[in-house]
Amino acid sequence: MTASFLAPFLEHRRWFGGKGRAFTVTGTRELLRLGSAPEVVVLLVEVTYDDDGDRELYQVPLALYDEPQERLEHAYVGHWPADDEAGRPAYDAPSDRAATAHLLHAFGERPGFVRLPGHDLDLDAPGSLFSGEQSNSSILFGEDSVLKLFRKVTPGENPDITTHRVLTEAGSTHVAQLYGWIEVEDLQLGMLQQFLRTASDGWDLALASVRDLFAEADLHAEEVGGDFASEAARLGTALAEVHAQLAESFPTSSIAGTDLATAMGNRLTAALEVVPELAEYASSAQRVFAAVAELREVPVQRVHGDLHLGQTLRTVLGWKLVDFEGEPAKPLAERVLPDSPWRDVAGMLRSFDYAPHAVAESMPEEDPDVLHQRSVRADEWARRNRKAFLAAYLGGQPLWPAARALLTAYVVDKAVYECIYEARNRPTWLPIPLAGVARLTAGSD
Ligand SMILES: Nc1ncnc2c1ncn2[C@@H]1O[C@H](COP(=O)(O)OP(=O)(O)O)[C@@H](O)[C@H]1O
Ligand SMILES: O=P(O)(O)O[C@H]1O[C@H](CO)[C@@H](O[C@H]2O[C@H](CO)[C@@H](O)[C@H](O)[C@H]2O)[C@H](O)[C@H]1O
Repeated sequence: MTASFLAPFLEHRRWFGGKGRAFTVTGTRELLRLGSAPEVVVLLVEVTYDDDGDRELYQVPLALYDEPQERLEHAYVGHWPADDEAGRPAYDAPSDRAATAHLLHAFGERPGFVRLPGHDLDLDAPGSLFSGEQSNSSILFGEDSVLKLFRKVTPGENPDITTHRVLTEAGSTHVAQLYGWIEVEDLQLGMLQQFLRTASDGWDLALASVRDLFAEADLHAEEVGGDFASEAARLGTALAEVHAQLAESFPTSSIAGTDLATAMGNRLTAALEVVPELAEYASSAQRVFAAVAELREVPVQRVHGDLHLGQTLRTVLGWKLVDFEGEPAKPLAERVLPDSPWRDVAGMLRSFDYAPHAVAESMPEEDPDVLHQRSVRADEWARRNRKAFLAAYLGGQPLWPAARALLTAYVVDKAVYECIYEARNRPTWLPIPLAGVARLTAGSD
């Protein structure tokens, strides 16, 4: 059964991965029905792209009412079932508190709503949808728990759930504790975890620190009150601890340096199609990757996969890492593969480069002296925080040559990925990673 309202609904969602591509809704299937007034129906929607025939599955939970609901007008999706005269008004379930209550209650009773021991879940906490740009839909229940409903779903293991589970069971203090998950057939649809009540977003904290520095034209990064270096260092320590735990709990192996270098080279070639401006730096980037090809074996393990400041939360009890789903654009089969921990380190180093340049981008300025001063301070902030983060990650050890070659290559690889990401999502920010690629390939970073 397909429904004509689903395609327009999907294409306007932040979490829909096919924005800008022509697609057809080629199937819908009901996965779950829960509760009454409203009845929650969880649909699995299959999308097929017109250009290459690729298919994706999306989770669309609907709240069905007998009568139209004025209070939910903003969340109206269509009538369901669509080809039935008895179709009922259907609303986006995560946006409806009455519908999210059914989802939470299901954790008390329903097979497929799995709970881990150790937390006395508040089943009556009121739900509210997290605002903001997200790849999935997260519902906060009181001050107790957060339910993340995965929007794009793939059969098999969801690494966000498995990684959180392993770290929770190992007693890690660097993640929100996993309380449970939802699975239907071979699909993992949602993850229930601890709400980090005192959390501040790492990206927002970094931007505040940069603004502080820019406001003090004559002071250096270490002289302003909002200096971030000690937080950057704490983040480095937290990541090292998470990596150590993941290496202990998941299988480790190694890959040949030549294979890794080839993969990075191929990603660069593909990126040139999307961002032709990269061509100027391509041969220098290939030289950076060639150094990795010299390494016989590169140790790999479970990692975060898409780490940046926006995936870190500072709580009163220290830093937490969130969202272990890996790069959203990659197929799931690739995202669960072991990778080098240097990928995560590189993601953070790039983020320390982004923060000052994103602030500068948001402060239009024509005076060349002010611009110059800002650019010097931006580089200084980025260098200082990268250094503090890396030193803490290494726990005082110097960076050995193989690690340096790998880290440099991963940083370039990440900046190339970011060029594609910005070209597709935020073209005015493309200069940020592009300038990063220029500096990195010139060896001046
Ligand atoms: N356990 C939590 N407690 C409080 N806030 C959280 C928690 N997990 C995530 N967040 C906030 O929600 C945002 C989105 O979470 P994330 O896991 O990155 O979702 P998505 O996969 O939709 O991008 C994060 O940037 C963070 O600010
Ligand atoms: O958080 P997501 O998993 O959706 O990751 C994607 O979006 C990120 C932006 O929201 C993007 O990150 C890039 O921009 C950040 C600032 O907004 C910056 O801190 C990161 O260093 C930079 O990579 C991420 O790459 C993308 O996968």
